[in-house]
Amino acid sequence: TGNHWGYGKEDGPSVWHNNYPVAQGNRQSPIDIIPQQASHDPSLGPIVLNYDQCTSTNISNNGHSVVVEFDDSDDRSVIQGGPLDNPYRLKQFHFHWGGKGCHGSEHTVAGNSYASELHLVHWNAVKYRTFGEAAAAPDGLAVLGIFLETGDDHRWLHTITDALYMVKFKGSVTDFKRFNPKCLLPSSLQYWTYLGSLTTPPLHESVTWIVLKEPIIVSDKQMGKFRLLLFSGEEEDQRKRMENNFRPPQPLQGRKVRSSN
Ligand SMILES: CCc1cc2c(cc1OS(N)(=O)=O)CC[C@@H]1[C@@H]2CC[C@]2(C)[C@@H](O)CC[C@@H]12
Ligand SMILES: [Zn+2]
Repeated sequence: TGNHWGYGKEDGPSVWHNNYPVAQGNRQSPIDIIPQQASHDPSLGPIVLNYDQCTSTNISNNGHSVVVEFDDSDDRSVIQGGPLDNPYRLKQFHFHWGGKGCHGSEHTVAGNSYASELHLVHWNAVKYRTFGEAAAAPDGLAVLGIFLETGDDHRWLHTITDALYMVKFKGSVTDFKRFNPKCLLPSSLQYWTYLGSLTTPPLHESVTWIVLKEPIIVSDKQMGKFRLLLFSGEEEDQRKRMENNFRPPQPLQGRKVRSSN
C-alpha cells in the first residue's frame, strides 16, 4: 500500500522521504549526541517522573516494535521538569533493537550505539485534546530515551520478555496490567535534551527528546527474546524476524543539544 514503510532495503529509512518529505526536515531524530559539544545549561532542572499510580493496559506488536500502552485518561503518570514547561502524560513505551550480536539503538553517543533503546512516550495533555493531535504539534510530545547495554540479567525486564511470546505476530495484543516502568530506569536521571521528531513515519517534528546518559544493563538472553517477535502477521507465509528496527542518526541542522548538570 502507498504509505507502507518498514526497515528493509526497499521500504527502510533511506526511502521514507518519498512518502514523508519531512524526513529531510531540520529537526529530525535520532541524532548522534556528542557530549563535549552539548552545552551545560544551569537553568535545566531535574527530570521528575511520577509513575506510582501508573496503569499499564496491554502489550502489543504493531509490526514495527513491541508497545506497552497506558491508560492516559488522567494525570496519574506524568513526566515534568527539565526542559518541559508542564507535565506530559505517559502514553506508551516501546523498544528499538539490532540483530544478534549487533547494536540497535537509535541515538548514538560520540558515534557509539547501544544494543537497544527504550522510548517512554508522553504527550502534552495540558495543551492538546488527544495524543494524535499532540503528536503533530511542535511541543506535543516528550520522549524519554533510555539505552540498553548487554551484561547481567535485568531483574525486572523479565516481566516484559516473558510476555513477548504472546505477541509474536504483527497485530497481536494481550493484557498487561500493573507494570510500573519506574523499574526500567537507571540510577541516575542525568540527561541530554534537544528538539526532534518521531523516529518512524509520519516523522512528525513534535518531540522534545530527553535521553538519559546512564544505560540500563540487560542480558543477551533477554535481548534474544525480542528477536523472537516478527514484523509479519500470522497470515503471512514469509516470516520476517523483528530486528534492526532503528532509524540511523539524522543531520543536526544547527540544533543545540543541552546537558543537565
Ligand atoms: C512518539 C512515539 C511514537 C508515536 C507514533 C509513531 C512512532 C513513535 O515512536 S518514536 N520512535 O518514539 O517516534 C508512529 C505512528 C504515530 C505515533 C504518534 C501518533 C500518530 C501520529 C497517529 O496520529 C497516526 C500515526 C501515529
Ligand atoms: Zn521509538
